[in-house]
Amino acid sequence: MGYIEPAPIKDLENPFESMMSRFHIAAQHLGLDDEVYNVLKSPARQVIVSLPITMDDGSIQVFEGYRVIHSTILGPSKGGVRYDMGVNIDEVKALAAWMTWKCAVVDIPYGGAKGGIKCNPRAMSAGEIERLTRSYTESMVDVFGPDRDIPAPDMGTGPREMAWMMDAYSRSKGMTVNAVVTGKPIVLGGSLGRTEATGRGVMVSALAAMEKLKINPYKATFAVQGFGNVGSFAALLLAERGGTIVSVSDISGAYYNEKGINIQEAIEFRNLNNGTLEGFLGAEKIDGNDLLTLEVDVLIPAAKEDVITAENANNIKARLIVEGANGPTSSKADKIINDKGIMVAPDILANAGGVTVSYFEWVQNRLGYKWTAERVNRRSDRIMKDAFDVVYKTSLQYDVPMRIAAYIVAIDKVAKTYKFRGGY
Ligand SMILES: NC(=O)C1=CN([C@@H]2O[C@H](COP(=O)(O)OP(=O)(O)OC[C@H]3O[C@@H](n4cnc5c(N)ncnc54)[C@H](OP(=O)(O)O)[C@@H]3O)[C@@H](O)[C@H]2O)C=CC1
Ligand SMILES: O=C(O)CCC(=O)C(=O)O
Repeated sequence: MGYIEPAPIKDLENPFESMMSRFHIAAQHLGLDDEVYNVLKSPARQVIVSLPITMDDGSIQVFEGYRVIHSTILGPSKGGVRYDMGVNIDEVKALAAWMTWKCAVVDIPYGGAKGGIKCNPRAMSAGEIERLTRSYTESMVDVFGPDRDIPAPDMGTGPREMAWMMDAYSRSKGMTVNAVVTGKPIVLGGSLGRTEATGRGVMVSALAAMEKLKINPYKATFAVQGFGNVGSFAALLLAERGGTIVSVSDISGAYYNEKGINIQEAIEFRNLNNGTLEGFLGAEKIDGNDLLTLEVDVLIPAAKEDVITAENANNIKARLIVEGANGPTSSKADKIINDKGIMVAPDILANAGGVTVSYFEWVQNRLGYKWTAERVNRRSDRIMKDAFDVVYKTSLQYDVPMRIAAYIVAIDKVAKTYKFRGGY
């Protein structure tokens, strides 16, 4: 397949540079002019705040919070908020840009943003996390807004944090503004289907790609890295469609059972076991890194960035990689994977089910109306399948891997919109 060498960037393991490397290749295929190239490579706004929080022991700890708005060309910016010790500005910049491309790939009217706080939520009490979340939201009152920038969950956050964000923002405005945040609990205006939406989109993308590769789901084996929101629902939904999930993992390690892991049991175990798979007896414990190179048909990285690298890519045996996580493959690994003939359903396509249902949640909030789960799932499945087909067709048209095809689809849409809007 046609492969243009990446931009000459020294440290490609930095997620923003990794993103830029793919952007550069797609831009060359599109013949993007310098003006648009320069606009799209630069985040529109970067906000960094210091958040002094009273901890339960009375001490004050200062946390650093970020929100990067990459683009508002297609509409208000959209993207999750991550709580993790690894959060830093380069990571948030990359994640914000990926949101721009992701929303464009699934054709929803949003730009891209991402936020994060460098913290370890596992080591904090619920009260400490609530104070941190409220303080972060208060410091972002002029950034967020239902027509401006709409946060959502990401790693380390979920409906509970979204409820606090919605409440803190609403208090600052003196009225309830539920469309300012998505991924909320259902009683606060959350959408049915949002919790499982990203995993469900991963399942739809996996099945669409397997059809192209003529892999029968009933005979296929899967390994899923990460057993949080995305990984556990992707595993469960694929198992429900006949797949054999031979390995799953979290930070405690990987768990392997060649006959297939009972995913419902694993989820119940995790839920009753303080969120971890440690001690799960339905599988043998193996080294976490070994999951990536197991003899399986489909590999689903659904944990974090840069886990598939130039160092381990050669050892991957799966025929298909479906990226549940954002940026799980370093750009240095792209060529190796491509040369091995492995198909990749890239992050900005495969994990777009979450933002798609977030969009539905925002639409419902603005209409003051509730959709059934059946309507949410039917519409999001259709969007995911249509997006897969467009990216697949583009990959044939340009003779490029699926990842570059997804960037081509996204950048073309954002660039054309920029031109129609008349620049800035
Ligand atoms: N939530 C969403 O709607 C969306 C999320 N994503 C992306 O999906 C990925 C996962 O997000 P999400 O599921 O929400 O996050 P969660 O916090 O719910 O889960 C993350 C999971 O990854 C595990 N994990 C972390 N580090 C490792 C590691 N080194 N090896 C194996 N497992 C690890 C965690 O283990 P432990 O619990 O033990 O720490 C946990 O099981 C992220 O890249 C996120 O940006 C993308 C689109 C939407
Ligand atoms: O649901 C959303 O708005 C964004 C989810 C997200 O952060 C992501 O897709 O990476």
